[in-house]
Amino acid sequence: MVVLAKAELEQIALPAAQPPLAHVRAVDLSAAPGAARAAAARALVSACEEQGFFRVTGHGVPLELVRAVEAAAAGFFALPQAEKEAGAGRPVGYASKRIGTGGDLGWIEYLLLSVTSAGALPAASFAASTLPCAAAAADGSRSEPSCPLRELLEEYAAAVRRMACGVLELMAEGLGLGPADAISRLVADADSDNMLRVNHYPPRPELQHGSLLTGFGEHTDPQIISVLRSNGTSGLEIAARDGAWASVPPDADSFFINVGDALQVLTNGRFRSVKHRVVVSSERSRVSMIFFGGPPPGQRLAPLRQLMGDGGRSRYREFTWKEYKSSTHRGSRLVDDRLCRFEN
Ligand SMILES: C=C1C[C@]23C[C@@]1(O)CC[C@H]2[C@@]12CC[C@H](O)[C@@](C)(C(=O)O1)[C@H]2[C@@H]3C(=O)O
Ligand SMILES: O=C(O)CCC(=O)C(=O)O
Ligand SMILES: [Fe+2]
Repeated sequence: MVVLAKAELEQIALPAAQPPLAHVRAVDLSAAPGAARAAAARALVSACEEQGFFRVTGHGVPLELVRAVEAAAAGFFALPQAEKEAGAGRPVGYASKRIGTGGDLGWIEYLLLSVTSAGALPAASFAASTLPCAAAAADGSRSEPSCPLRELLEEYAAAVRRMACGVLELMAEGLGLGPADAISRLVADADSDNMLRVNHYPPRPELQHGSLLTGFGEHTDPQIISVLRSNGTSGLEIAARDGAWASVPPDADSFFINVGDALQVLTNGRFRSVKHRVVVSSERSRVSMIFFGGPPPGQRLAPLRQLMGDGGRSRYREFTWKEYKSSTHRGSRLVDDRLCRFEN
């Protein structure tokens, strides 16, 4: 449940504007080695240069698994508030209406979880042991010891992390980088700082003047790559380089990929992290699941030498992921430009 006071609702109200539909490029991850794969790698690089956003088909993540996680997540969000709050925590755990520590509000409730390189959800990352069992609650029984939601999330995180690494390998190919795991290793490392977020945007409440609500305010994702999937509900919007918003057509079979700030740095600004937001306009609940692929805390980030060209100027000074992350978590607002502090 999301409960906002009248003044808070006014704070997140948006004019009822209808942005045009975004044209989102598709990249087929199952393209056969040879000419088809080379074309997919080129399409991926163009999409990252132009929009910092694309969708992947042929991704190999079983849709039955995806639908099962989504159903279990919907079951979790339908639990009584007190049970959901048993898994509450900051920044990881269950939360509603507040995003980050800078005062951002949204018409949203969510689970934010750390993920190990094997896809497991470490108990220390959130009150995992208290994550209520959605299936047990649904049939009224509290005696079921296993928690299908937790198991499903782990299976899902492992599958999506593998896919994210596949995307980063194809990207390395398209950029002409050697070795093939030049970027993916940053997400595949045992210490990589990967996260999984499950967002629930309840249907919008009756509002005066038909205004819309901010579900998740405008921001870029700080990590290398984000892999997003939603239950076929609209609401996600991306900004073009000129700042114009466009609405992403829902697609329940593909995954959407966002370029994050760290990838912008690695590519010396050739790829730009995509500004995006979620606007709640629907009569239907939106459930989205996002895997954030981040490097290990001590990883130094700077433009990859192979992408600098001879005598090229580095647009960013070197910093560690831990440094960047702590700068993003010190009361920063979603909309803030976090990379500018690291520009040369
Ligand atoms: C206001 C904030 C919330 C956020 C950390 C930040 O300081 C700026 C980026 C936000 C974001 C967006 C992507 C992910 O959802 C997230 C977990 C992340 O790493 O950066 C969130 C952070 C959050 O919700 O705490
Ligand atoms: O819920 C969504 O579709 C997007 C949310 C988002 O951008 C995020 O969690 O970083
Ligand atoms: Fe995001």
